[in-house]
Amino acid sequence: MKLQMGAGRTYGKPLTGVILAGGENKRMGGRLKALLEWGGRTFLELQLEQMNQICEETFIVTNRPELLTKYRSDKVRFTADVQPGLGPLAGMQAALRQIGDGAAVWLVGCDMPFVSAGAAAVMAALYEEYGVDAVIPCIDGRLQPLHAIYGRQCLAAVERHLEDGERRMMKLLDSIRWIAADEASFKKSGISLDFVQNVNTTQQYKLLTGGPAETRFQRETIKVEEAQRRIFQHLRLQPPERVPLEMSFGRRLAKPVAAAQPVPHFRRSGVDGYALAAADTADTSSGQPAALDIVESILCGDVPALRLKPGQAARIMTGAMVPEGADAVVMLEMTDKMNGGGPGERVCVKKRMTPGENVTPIGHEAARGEPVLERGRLIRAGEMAVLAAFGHAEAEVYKPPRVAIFATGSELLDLNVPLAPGKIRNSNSYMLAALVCEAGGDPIVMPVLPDDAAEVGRSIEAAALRSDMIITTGGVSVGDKDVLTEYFADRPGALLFNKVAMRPGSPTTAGIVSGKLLFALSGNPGACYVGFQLFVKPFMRGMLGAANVNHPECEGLLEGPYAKGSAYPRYVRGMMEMQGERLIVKPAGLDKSSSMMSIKDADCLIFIPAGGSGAAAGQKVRVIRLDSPSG
Ligand SMILES: Nc1nc2c(c(=O)[nH]1)N[C@H]1C(S)=C(S)[C@@H](COP(=O)(O)OP(=O)(O)OC[C@H]3O[C@@H](n4cnc5c(N)ncnc54)[C@H](O)[C@@H]3O)O[C@H]1N2
Ligand code: MOO
Ligand SMILES: [Mg+2]
Repeated sequence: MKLQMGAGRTYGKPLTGVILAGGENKRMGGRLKALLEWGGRTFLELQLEQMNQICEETFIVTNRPELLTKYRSDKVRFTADVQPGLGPLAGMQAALRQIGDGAAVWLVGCDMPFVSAGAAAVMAALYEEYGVDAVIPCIDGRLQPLHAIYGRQCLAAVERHLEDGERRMMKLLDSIRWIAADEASFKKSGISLDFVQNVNTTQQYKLLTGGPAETRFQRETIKVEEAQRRIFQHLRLQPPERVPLEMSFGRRLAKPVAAAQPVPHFRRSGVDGYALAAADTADTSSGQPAALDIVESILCGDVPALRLKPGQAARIMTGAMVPEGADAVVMLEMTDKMNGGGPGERVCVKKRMTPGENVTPIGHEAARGEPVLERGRLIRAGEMAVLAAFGHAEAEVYKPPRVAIFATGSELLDLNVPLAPGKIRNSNSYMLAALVCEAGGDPIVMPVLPDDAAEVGRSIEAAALRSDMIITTGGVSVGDKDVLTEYFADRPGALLFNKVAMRPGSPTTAGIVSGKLLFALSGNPGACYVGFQLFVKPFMRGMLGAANVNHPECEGLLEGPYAKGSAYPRYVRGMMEMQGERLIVKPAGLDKSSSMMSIKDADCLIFIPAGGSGAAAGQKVRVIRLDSPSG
């Protein structure tokens, strides 16, 4: 069976990774292919980095585990061919025997340095959607069974083939139900097709490593929405924690909250007055008051002792429980006993009452069990009141992501150092720290990194182990000391994107470092700010469970012309002002990528579509609001 299908949903179950690292490597002069290097790292390292992104566990199938011990970890295990020397099918047999019924593997050959977690995720989604035994990529008209998804149910066929002496992977496809994932299904998800590239011969290896290509200039420009989609593929929710309610302001709920009791949970008086039966006032007017016997006085917090009989009333305070037999409360001002009338006395009521008047019925605001706060909701004043009303002394909220912030650049001075020619002070780190706080994270401002790619690499990799996310600024363009560009040039598999169709911030870069998202924002302060708002902020909202990760948007009218055209859409730091019914927007100040002063005045980003002439005065524009109470 063979279908050409597009990508569907993402795979709901964890995959097991399998790297076939056996084989004799005759054509590589006996070198272990898994240990060949690309960009300073072994193929195995590059592969495990991808596998760790989507696999709970990865098996390396090898008969020489002693050569690979340094790759062993709690997520990486070894297994050996049952019968060595029978090729990939035997390796597959060994791996499938390790996993449980219903599970599936992402199986790759060890000679593919660019295996892709993104491609595997696309295939895993198809695997689940179509309920097949396997999903095989078909690239350039060739099936690639050694970068494919296989279900455990393939084991029987694999074993039958091996018993019959059949070692060809392609032959296996005759006995299982599979579909092909075509080029379009990967392209649609922005996945480069080089994941199937493999190295069989010394010649091919030389070609692969022969001279560093000038990748810094060869960038794939993607749309803002596509960049957001790529980073969101790596979204993981923060773990929950419990905090005292009074400490929960600004946090996001990790659990929905339902009404523990109806609100109100007893019939409540809305005024200070007398509870009575409306029927007793049927003929009443100011000239003809009704005289009722006062039987008790009910204060807030009291439970009425008596059920009112016809002709009776009870003095009652705002918020107190309305007694049985009463269906209305008349305000003190409508009676002759404004200054007190207690049991044994009579009250004259001067108003004709209607049933229900000034009585709040049970459940008027919320019924018992009614959902009142959704998961991911930002806790502010109203939410605090609700949580308190339902007896939540503690709130279950998501832990704030720890965000390591690195400024890069040898021109950057510490804040307490005198300014020197050519040098500047590092303002981005502090701006980012504030933005991270605003987004509900814990910023960790790290020491400024010099323009040294190796040192930058070491620092961000170490930080990735101790934080939930990393932000760097600077060094993402094409300059000689653009260190983040250098870092990713050596690790193409770790890169999510490095060019976005937007101004400012077109070289905004993102990638995965030790399993954590790295946002490499531009060093230009304006671009750094916009990059944060468009990518980091929504991602952080997602980590904290927010239902809506995007900034709220509205339409506004440009106050004056915006004369600067651009090949890319422009996100102008702007200010909003209501003039009558109309929302008028204008740039907050100098809007260059390198300008910093206008950031403090911006409460929105004005979207100017790409085009030669910018936008005209009075033109209707998209306004991305940054002033939202939901952070
Ligand atoms: N030949 C080209 N040059 C540039 C291009 C290009 O395509 N071709 N792109 C431009 C664009 S667009 C941008 S945006 C910037 C991106 O620059 P980088 O991210 O590489 O940043 P740096 O080169 O490190 O610094 C740029 C600028 O920002 C100042 N800076 C850096 N860090 C900080 C900080 N922490 N606080 C305050 N200011 C900072 C730095 O001193 C520079 O002035 O590249 C264009 N060039
Ligand atoms: O994309 Mo850059 O931030 O415009 O100058
Ligand atoms: Mg630069």
